[in-house]
Amino acid sequence: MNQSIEVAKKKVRKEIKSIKETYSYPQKKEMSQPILDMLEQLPEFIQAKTIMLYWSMKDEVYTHEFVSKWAQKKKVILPSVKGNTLDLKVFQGLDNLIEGENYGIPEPEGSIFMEEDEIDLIIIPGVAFDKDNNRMGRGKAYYDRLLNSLSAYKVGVCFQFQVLDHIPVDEHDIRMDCVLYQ
Ligand SMILES: Nc1nc2c(c(=O)[nH]1)N(C=O)[C@@H](CNc1ccc(C(=O)N[C@@H](CCC(=O)O)C(=O)O)cc1)CN2
Ligand SMILES: Nc1ncnc2c1ncn2[C@@H]1O[C@H](COP(=O)(O)OP(=O)(O)OP(=O)(O)O)[C@@H](O)[C@H]1O
Repeated sequence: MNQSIEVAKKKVRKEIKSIKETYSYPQKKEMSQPILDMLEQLPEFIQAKTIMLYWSMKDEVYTHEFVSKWAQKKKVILPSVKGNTLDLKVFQGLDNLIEGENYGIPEPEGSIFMEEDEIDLIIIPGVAFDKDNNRMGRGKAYYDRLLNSLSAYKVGVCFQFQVLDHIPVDEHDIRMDCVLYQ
């Protein structure tokens, strides 16, 4: 990647990280609720039968109960880290989650969900987004690689302080169809 873009992304990651640290985990959970409420009202969400979500880490929009709740009504897919790529797996309840490789994020155990074309909607966390729906992640390009092969509607979610006027982008970065924040 272009050196100066990489440096600029690092700077943004550092700035966002220090703002995140000013909020406690309970505060971040509370701040997540209005974002999830908006998500539930999105026509694309209402219509979706199969949704890819994520199991939130402590500094992300909190999704744990949201995943469990919606898995009773829709097919919910979660990512599973496999080397440099993400496998997709169906969420089948809390008892079915195991610690993933590398980052220890809980992920479903079991077989890989191969019907990628069935995914109607993808909810994507990010470190920062901008007004043009660009997204920056944690710097491993997992989602950029995954989104290349999927045609689902892409919704970024984040806290208000993660939306900037402009973020550094390179040719790999995949733009969201919309970004929800509060
Ligand atoms: N909740 C959640 N699940 C996810 C992702 C995510 O961003 N959020 N991923 C999206 O890709 C994949 C996992 N990728 C990850 C990539 C980096 C880090 C991480 O903690 N990075 C450190 C920096 C470590 C380093 O530089 O080596 C950090 O951000 O502090 C975590 C997950 C799949 N599952
Ligand atoms: N589709 C891709 N295939 C191969 N390498 C890629 C791809 N997209 C990005 N990269 C490379 O991976 C590195 C990290 O990319 P980038 O900073 O865009 O990740 P990110 O979007 O923050 O991460 P993520 O998508 O996992 O949340 C960069 O060196 C970039 O050039």
